[in-house]
Amino acid sequence: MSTLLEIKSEEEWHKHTASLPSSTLQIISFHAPWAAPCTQMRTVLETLASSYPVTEPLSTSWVSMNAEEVMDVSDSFDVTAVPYLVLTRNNQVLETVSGSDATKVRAAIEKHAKSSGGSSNGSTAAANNSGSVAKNLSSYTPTAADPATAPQYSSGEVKEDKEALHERLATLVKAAPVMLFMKGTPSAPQCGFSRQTVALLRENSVKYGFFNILADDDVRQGLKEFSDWPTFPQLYVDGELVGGLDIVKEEMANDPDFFKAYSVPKSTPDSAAAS
Ligand SMILES: N[C@@H](CCC(=O)N[C@@H](CS)C(=O)NCC(=O)O)C(=O)O
Ligand code: FES
Repeated sequence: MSTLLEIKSEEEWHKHTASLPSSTLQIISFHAPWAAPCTQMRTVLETLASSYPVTEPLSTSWVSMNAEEVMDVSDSFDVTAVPYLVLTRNNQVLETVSGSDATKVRAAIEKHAKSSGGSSNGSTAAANNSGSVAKNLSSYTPTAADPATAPQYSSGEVKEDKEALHERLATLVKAAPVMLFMKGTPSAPQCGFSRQTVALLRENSVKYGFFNILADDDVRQGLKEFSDWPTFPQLYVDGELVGGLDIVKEEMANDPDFFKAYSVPKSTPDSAAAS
């Protein structure tokens, strides 16, 4: 069974890549040392890796890297959000998956592991291995603990639940003129992106409400669809999505008075909203 290798430096990364046949499907995961989704991504990849056989020459390689520890590598793959998965073969990026959605991650890996025989360079090693990989995949039985197959809703309930949730979200994004949906709370952010956003708002004395999405998975998943924005933090002004940390930074760089209407000089900015 294959295992997930943690790579700690650029040097280690280059050594590892150089040691692989170019036909190897490389599964490269970028993470940050903060909380939940990256931990989930690790579990998903470890489970998947263990279902792939180790072949000679290697048909798959599984590595994980702290995006901040290997800046040159993450820059070379344009990693702007984590968790972030990159699949490569023959030095070409085949597909990327942003976020820790287990179903998407698994589908992408299975697709490219299966297609190895048909790769355009026609490497015989890859072609020979694809049979065993495919066979192993079809015999892979996910367990209940596998997040990819964990049941979510019974189908009849879905629509009504969704409508009710959307109503709740529509109210929630307007709970305060400036609303921050974040991981953790302003005094204890659970992720660097949320921490940076809180710091920015604080520096600008913005008065805002917040919602800890780690405390409510319906809001966490629902808001991604509701606002068509896949990550957190999410900042809303007057019920309208501004964006995540990058966008907020950009807006402030373009217009230093962006939050002026919402700032209260010298008082504490945080005000908790519903949870
Ligand atoms: N570049 C993004 C960074 C935010 C990001 O990548 N968030 C990730 C990791 S904290 C996320 O929310 N993933 C989905 C999830 O955790 O549900 C921004 O500007 O806000
Ligand atoms: S980057 Fe992994 S939790 Fe935010």
